[in-house]
Amino acid sequence: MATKGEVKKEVFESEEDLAVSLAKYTAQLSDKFCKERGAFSVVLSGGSLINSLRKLMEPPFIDSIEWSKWHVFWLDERVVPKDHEDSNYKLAYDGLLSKVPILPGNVYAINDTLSAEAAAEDYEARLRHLVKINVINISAASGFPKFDLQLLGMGPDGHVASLFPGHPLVKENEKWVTFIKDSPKPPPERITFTFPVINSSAYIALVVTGAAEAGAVQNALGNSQNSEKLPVAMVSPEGELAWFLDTAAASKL
Ligand SMILES: O=C1O[C@H](COP(=O)(O)O)[C@@H](O)[C@H](O)[C@H]1O
Repeated sequence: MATKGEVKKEVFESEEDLAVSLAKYTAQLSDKFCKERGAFSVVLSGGSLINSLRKLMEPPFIDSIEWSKWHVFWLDERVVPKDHEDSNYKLAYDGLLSKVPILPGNVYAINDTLSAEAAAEDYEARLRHLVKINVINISAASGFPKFDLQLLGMGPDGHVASLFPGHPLVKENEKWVTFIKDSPKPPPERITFTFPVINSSAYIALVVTGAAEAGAVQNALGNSQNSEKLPVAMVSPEGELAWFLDTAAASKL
């Protein structure tokens, strides 16, 4: 187990090297949790993260990972049908989940027939049930669900999940899952994990590539002049936080 609150940072010369290292990290944690508790609860973001996970579909990872023990969740989802091009589920299904032997019953997509508010309530209720039957751990410290691994991306404005800079949702501290109807990034209606759930995680990988993200990375990790703490700078899990950066994203550190 990682030391409580440990922060690791690695900067890669190429996105290719980053993707290999991210696959190794994910596979090692999968192995650890499958051995320890017979299940691996893993949470996906949308966006460029899915492409950065592509090495999982190649040897040696594709053959060594115990895919049948994976339980897959989403940090955030857009309120669109599952086959819509904006759907984070579709992105992950097309780019990863349809190409590995994960059990369909272990893939927990957001209900796309509900309103944003109802979909958030429904997802939280499903998480509460999965905590009861020990598919997801609970944090003794916070009382919020403690996922084994959350894989976070970040937007150039420093948003993570669908928690945007300056938006009141970043302060939500009771709900597990909430909704937004005025997302500054389209589409406007989304549901998202809250910070207490993100920060109760056992492990978080924060994957950031590209020069457009360098300012927000500096806000979180460097000597930024900007006094406003961006959402990415509020990521602080109970367990380990591992940054996976490319040289462009790390250029202001
Ligand atoms: O809208 C979203 O954006 C972020 C960042 O996406 P990226 O394409 O800039 O990597 C993503 O992490 C989140 O899940 C998604 O809904």
